[in-house]
Amino acid sequence: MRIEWSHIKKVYRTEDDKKWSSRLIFPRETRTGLLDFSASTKRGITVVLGPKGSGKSTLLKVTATISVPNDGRVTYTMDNKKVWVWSRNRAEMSGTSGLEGLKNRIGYVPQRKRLEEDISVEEAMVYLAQNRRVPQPKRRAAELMARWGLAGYRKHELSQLPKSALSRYWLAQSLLTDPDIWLLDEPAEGLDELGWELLCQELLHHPSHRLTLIATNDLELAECADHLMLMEGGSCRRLGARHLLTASVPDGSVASWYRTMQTFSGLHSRIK
Ligand SMILES: Nc1ncnc2c1ncn2[C@@H]1O[C@H](COP(=O)(O)OP(=O)(O)OP(=O)(O)O)[C@@H](O)[C@H]1O
Repeated sequence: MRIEWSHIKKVYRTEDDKKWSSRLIFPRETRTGLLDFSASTKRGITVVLGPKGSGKSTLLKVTATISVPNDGRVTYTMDNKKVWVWSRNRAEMSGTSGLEGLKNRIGYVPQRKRLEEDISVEEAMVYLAQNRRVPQPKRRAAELMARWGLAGYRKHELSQLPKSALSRYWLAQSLLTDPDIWLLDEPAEGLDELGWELLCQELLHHPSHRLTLIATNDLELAECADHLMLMEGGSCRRLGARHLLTASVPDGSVASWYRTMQTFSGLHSRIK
């Protein structure tokens, strides 16, 4: 399992800019999500670090095929040698149709976890399992609800779930297909102690077929990394095996390595 990002560009227009540009008064302004982002990663856990606004969430959304890049392509090479490509061309030709085989192999947890849906946890889990063509959907949904401490909430509407249960719901639904690609955007946000324990267990027993990307500012969570990716200004500044990168700091921790990289970055921009 391998993902390669080639020269990905993703820009956003802000709401105000949309309004003004439609009246042709001001030139259109954009915000950069990703800028010539090129990198590749393989099986195991890759933790994506970077300052606020560096493009971590954008990278996960594009990789999850939820967001269409303006330029560049994402190539997914599965263990059975099947290759999928996600790009603007691909999206314009046929949207995500024909990509169901890939989408069903991806589990995604977004940063913004609030849900307005008035269906119950159980209904949502079974619906998603059926939609993703999971064999024995009811059984799989029940298994994941039990595993993520949601059995007591199964009749609760999603919009009424307490924050901690909602964060666990997102994690549970993302694992319905036993995905090859697990994309977690700030997964620890909102988790209670039970949720944190369960997440750590899941990461500790990480299946060998899976490629996991975790975008986070939580440096305790980042210690689970096999690989580290550091983002800055929408680009990949560093990527490598965690043990090699953290060998340069005395205590070998991800937190110290990240602080060192930030200090270096600060110095570098002052020198410039
Ligand atoms: N929907 C959007 N509309 C306009 N600009 C956006 C949108 N989403 C992201 N951006 C902008 O794109 C840039 C990258 O944002 P992104 O959320 O990917 O960064 P991040 O590293 O995940 O940040 P954080 O750590 O705060 O979550 C930022 O400048 C952000 O303001």
